[in-house]
Amino acid sequence: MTSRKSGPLKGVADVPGDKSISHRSLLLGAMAVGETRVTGLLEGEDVLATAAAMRAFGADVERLGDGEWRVNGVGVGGFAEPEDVIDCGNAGTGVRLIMGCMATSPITATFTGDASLRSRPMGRVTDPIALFGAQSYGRTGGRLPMTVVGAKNPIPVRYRTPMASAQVKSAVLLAGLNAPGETVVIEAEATRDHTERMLAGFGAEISVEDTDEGRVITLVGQPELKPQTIAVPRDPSSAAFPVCAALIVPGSDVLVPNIGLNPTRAGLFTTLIEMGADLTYENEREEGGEPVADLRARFSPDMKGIRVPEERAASMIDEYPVLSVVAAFATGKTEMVGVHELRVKESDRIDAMARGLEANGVTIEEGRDFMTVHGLGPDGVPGGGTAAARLDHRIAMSFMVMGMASQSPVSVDDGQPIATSFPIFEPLMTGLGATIERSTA
Ligand SMILES: O=C(O)C1=C[C@@H](OP(=O)(O)O)[C@@H](O)[C@H](O)C1
Ligand SMILES: C=C(OP(=O)(O)O)C(=O)O
Repeated sequence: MTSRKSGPLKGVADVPGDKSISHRSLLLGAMAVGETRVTGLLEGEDVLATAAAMRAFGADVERLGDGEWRVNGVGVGGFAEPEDVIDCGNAGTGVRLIMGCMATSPITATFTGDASLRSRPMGRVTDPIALFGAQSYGRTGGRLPMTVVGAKNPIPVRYRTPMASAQVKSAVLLAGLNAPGETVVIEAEATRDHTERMLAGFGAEISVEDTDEGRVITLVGQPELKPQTIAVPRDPSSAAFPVCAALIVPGSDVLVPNIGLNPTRAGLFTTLIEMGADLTYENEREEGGEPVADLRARFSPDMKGIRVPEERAASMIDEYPVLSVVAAFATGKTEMVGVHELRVKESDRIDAMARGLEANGVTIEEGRDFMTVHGLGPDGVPGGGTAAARLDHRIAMSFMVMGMASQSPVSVDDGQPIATSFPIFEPLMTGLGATIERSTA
């Protein structure tokens, strides 16, 4: 896939539904008693794999129309044993949260995924679910394929997450659903809180307290979850791509409506505004208990590099790849610190961005926990290189954004991973005026 210098990007970018909330809508719907209705579900490969998994565990999951789904749940503790291996594709969120969901039921399930997912660490979930009484048997290093034997007589746990991870926090809370008594999760830094909000929405008794040791989340086990009607907000992590493209392509003015701006997700936009981006929130409102706004992004030739505060990392963890592209078009250095979690995403995102930026004439310094991009200004990025996508949608989309404003075209070796989270990326961007080509070789 190749993108080249594009005319001004103009118009309205209707990005798909939020991936995190889409996964959780299917999981919680499958554990409720009765029919949950979902609109605006992201129909990307990651979420479709979760829908198939919920069917395999016995829920009745049906697509009614575009983004419109129905889930008839089996109740907390009601999962059936799947007859075959559960293939979660590329989805870390999918596999880790599903492991949590089944860990406290007396069933056994075997999980696998694509080459990217099979390389990612699962110990961060199998360690805490072992405390409930679940056993797991994976490949060396806690890698998939992996078999999880759910606890027959689960006991509730009190668990402090050793890394800032909403997936780990969520897996523990979901496992806690079928344990008697109170399960407590403590996180030192706040990560995305969709699981907490949605569990409360489904009728679970859950409380969150900010204390000196961090956020303390207490869930009372074995509730009956009540089915819900869920309108999934649009994904800020997908909105990041048309927003960032508009900031770096001369003459652009793009509106990205109805974006969920939960503070645990919106760190990128704060960062861009601090860099001097012409990015505004219009029509700010609340929908389904979440802050929502229309984002308006215009070409911003005067952006300056900044040091992104470490404590903001969790709220923009998936957005560092595209931020590193914007940073190349700013002047001065952009320092991204406290970002070691990027090394265990779909790819090692620090290495993937560093190598791809270098191939396109941008200087980057990196270490275990940081990356620094040396900006070349609004028309100083050479481009002309090919980046390896490494089965990572965000890497592929980030380099496509880069090519829209660099002097020479930018290619990625594989555009396929984009379908995991943003299947309409290409028509959406070309509809705004971007030039993206696919080679058929
Ligand atoms: O809980 C979630 O929905 C997610 C949590 C984050 O992962 P970590 O928990 O590994 O940080 C994020 O990177 C991922 O895209 C979605
Ligand atoms: C890290 C991501 O997803 P996951 O962990 O679900 O594969 C992502 O979407 O950027």
